[in-house]
Amino acid sequence: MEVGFLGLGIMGKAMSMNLLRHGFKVTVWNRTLSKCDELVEHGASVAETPAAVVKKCKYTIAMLSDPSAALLVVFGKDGILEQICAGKGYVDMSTVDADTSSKINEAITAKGGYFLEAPVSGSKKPAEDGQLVILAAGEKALYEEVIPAFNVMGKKSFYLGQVGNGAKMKLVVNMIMGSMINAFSEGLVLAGRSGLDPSVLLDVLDLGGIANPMFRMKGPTMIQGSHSPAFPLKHQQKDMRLALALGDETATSMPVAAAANEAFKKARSMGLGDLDFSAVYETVKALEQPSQKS
Ligand SMILES: NC(=O)C1=CN([C@@H]2O[C@H](COP(=O)(O)OP(=O)(O)OC[C@H]3O[C@@H](n4cnc5c(N)ncnc54)[C@H](OP(=O)(O)O)[C@@H]3O)[C@@H](O)[C@H]2O)C=CC1
Ligand SMILES: O=CC(=O)O
Repeated sequence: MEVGFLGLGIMGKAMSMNLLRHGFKVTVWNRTLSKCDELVEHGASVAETPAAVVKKCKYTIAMLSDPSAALLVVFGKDGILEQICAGKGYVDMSTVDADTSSKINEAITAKGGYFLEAPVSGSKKPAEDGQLVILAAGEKALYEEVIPAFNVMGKKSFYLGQVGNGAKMKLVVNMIMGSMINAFSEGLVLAGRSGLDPSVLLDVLDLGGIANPMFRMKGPTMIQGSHSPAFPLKHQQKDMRLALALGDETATSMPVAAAANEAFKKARSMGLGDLDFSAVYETVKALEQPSQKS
């Protein structure tokens, strides 16, 4: 099967590498073209524009940073719309909002193409291991045609119906995750300032009802103050912002998520946006410790 792949960031690189490893013919494009070199060493071809990828491939997958990048790659000069036509499918796996996905869907279907949104749950390591959870919605026929690629990139694919449902599901999941990492950060700092060993807190958490892979994976490196990016904090804050907008649309009160979003914004203002989202821990640590006397 031949596929195009747009966007070779942390996720796109790992996902397209998996496709190559499993025998797919892959044509890649990335805004910063030099990032294609490593994929070429593993057998990929390169195209100079998103339009050139679509011209060559029946199916094109995108994994881009945010709604503005997703829209630019479709509607911009040398974008998807210049070559999409009947018989070609476009699968956007970026995390965006439902409105962005709907705009892309309308434009692509107006040209006779097929569209599927398919954001993923799972970070750098699950992407490298082909263990993502894929949240697809849109054209069912396209979903069925690209299942072989999904099976290589992920451990489970959900088909969620109409365009927008995949984006919404992803935002709900990441709203919960962003809130959790904030509570976890506060717990680690609270333990330390209360004279407890935060590593022992990790062991206690891991044996109880709120044990989870995120605490297990991030806890030890957070305690060390190491936040090498797997899921960049700037993207987590984008997801909180989009989830809060979904909350506005549906009149859903989300005070916990709103507070978590403020912490991520603060982290960005501290220059931590390109670090892992676990760096929100540094915002809690940075807050002045109240005087023991007061
Ligand atoms: N990292 C993670 O753990 C996960 C991320 N996601 C989501 O997946 C998407 C990608 O994430 P990730 O790989 O981590 O992000 P990165 O920041 O590592 O990569 C972003 C990609 O988008 C490209 N890009 C950014 N702006 C533009 C633009 N204006 N035009 C064209 N291309 C652009 C970048 O190109 P360039 O190289 O030129 O900068 C790069 O290829 C995001 O939506 C994120 O929320 C979902 C699940 C997990
Ligand atoms: O979007 C991030 C993730 O870990 O999932």
